[in-house]
Amino acid sequence: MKFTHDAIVIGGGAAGLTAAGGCALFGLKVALIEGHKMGGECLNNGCVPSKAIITAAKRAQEAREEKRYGVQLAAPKVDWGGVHKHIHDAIAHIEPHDSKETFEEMGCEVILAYARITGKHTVEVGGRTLKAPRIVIATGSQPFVPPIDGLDSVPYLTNENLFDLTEQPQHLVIIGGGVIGMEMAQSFRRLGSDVTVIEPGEPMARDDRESVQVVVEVMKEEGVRFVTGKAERVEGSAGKITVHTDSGEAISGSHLLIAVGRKARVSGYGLEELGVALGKNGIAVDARRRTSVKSIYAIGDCREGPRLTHVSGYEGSNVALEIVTGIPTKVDWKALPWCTYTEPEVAQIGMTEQDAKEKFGDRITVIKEGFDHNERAIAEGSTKGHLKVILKGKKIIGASICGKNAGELLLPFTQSITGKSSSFALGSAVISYPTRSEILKAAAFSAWEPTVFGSLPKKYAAFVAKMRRTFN
Ligand SMILES: Cc1cc2nc3c(=O)[nH]c(=O)nc-3n(C[C@H](O)[C@H](O)[C@H](O)COP(=O)(O)OP(=O)(O)OC[C@H]3O[C@@H](n4cnc5c(N)ncnc54)[C@H](O)[C@@H]3O)c2cc1C
Ligand SMILES: NC(=O)c1ccc[n+]([C@@H]2O[C@H](COP(=O)([O-])OP(=O)(O)OC[C@H]3O[C@@H](n4cnc5c(N)ncnc54)[C@H](O)[C@@H]3O)[C@@H](O)[C@H]2O)c1
Repeated sequence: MKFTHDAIVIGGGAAGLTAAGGCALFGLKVALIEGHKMGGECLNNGCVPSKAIITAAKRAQEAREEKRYGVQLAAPKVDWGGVHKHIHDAIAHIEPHDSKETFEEMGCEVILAYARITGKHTVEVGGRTLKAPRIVIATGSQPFVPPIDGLDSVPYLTNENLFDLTEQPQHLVIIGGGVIGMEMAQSFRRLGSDVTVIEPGEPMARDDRESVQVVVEVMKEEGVRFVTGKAERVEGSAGKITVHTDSGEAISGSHLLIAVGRKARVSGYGLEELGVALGKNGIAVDARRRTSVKSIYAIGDCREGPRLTHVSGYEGSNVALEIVTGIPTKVDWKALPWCTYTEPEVAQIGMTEQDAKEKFGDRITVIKEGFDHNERAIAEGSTKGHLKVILKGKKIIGASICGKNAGELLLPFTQSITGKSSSFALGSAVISYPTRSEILKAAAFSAWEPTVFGSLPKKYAAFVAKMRRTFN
């Protein structure tokens, strides 16, 4: 087969950008295909706008505590147009990092069109047929819209249109008390909307229960209403929408946000026709992120597994390394960090106490320290929360942190759980996104960049690429 490229990457979000950029920096001929917006979910409808609104909400909340530390602030006045502008300025500021031009400079051929996989090595895009020994699918996910009676006849928001609101909701009803539900509930409440969260189970079910309890209490004190129940039926029209739950409650609000999880993007671009195996919610993959068709990888939100920006980046670099070197790389979730950016933040790495108890029973020890004994926290008057370290023997297997900037405290645990602390390990560590701690990784990676992408590795990559083109 005559190949046009060494690798074809479909999707220009965190996963696809990392995979394509990685391969191109080693000198491979790469096609990077994006059908909608470069940067994908994180930049355009996810992490960036959500963290921007969280910041505006924090500012409002600070001003609400008008007399603090002996300093008086005026009560907050929220200008929704200004909040909207702040969100979109943040997106615009970061956009160039993910742009077509940036990835062309790295050496990718960037094609802005929808792709279709038509064979084990073949992709059709914009009237062209591309062929490569390896294809990487990084097509992401979209909001899951549940089959709730009446939902198709009322206007509703998801993360895809939430950040375009040009008017502040008077009362935002949120279906789903997961990560999006909780971050957005606190933000909109702090900015002045009434907010009700409808959740049938535990909010933020994947996280440490004690940490979540602290946040729920804070949010209740701030005026967020929590309703336990499953949304079953919806009625109304723009401005007055009522949600009926299986617990018999009827909650009316001006706006409705659906935040009940994600649906992997797996249809409409050739997977079914090629017979790529699917799991319950995403493309089925092995630890190397190979699909059932071994020349095709699937990484990030489109496959089964955790859905986070730093996970997409980690899988993107793993797959790039495997394609470039020919050496298998496997994902390892032992030290997977994540953080929910409520205030206080809820950060996690490795196993939670619940998970560890389920797996190891009473062989684990949990050490808990409260921020009420931490002198920096006391001086700042911000002592809510705690650190829990989960040990098996003397080995740390997890940590849960609830408190101010908790997400920034995870990095030392990455090092203790993996047992790796060299400059190279720091440069390739999986760090929760978005945190300031990422700057440490960036600096360590910069130190290694000239070596990793130096002439010798490039010669080796060219040799492996030639072998693949010849023997695939
Ligand atoms: C509101 C919200 C807040 C979030 N906050 C955080 C956070 O704080 N931290 C965190 O770690 N994660 C967060 N996430 C999750 C994070 O955004 C995702 O895990 C991440 O963006 C997934 O990246 P991806 O590259 O796998 O997919 P995507 O970013 O979805 O990229 C996939 C791309 O593929 C393109 N595509 C699809 N099909 C085709 C095709 N056939 N041809 C060409 N292109 C195609 C799409 O247009 C898209 O641009 C958040 C998510 C949401 C919704
Ligand atoms: N800080 C971060 O890292 C961050 C922030 C936002 C989103 N994300 C990612 O985005 C993804 C999606 O987040 P999400 O909050 O949509 O999903 P989620 O899986 O975190 O939570 C969904 C919630 O909806 C509830 N639910 C389901 N059906 C319901 C119904 N009919 N009525 C009421 N509640 C119902 C579930 O019980 C669950 O608690 C997550 O995978 C997360 O990783 C990450």
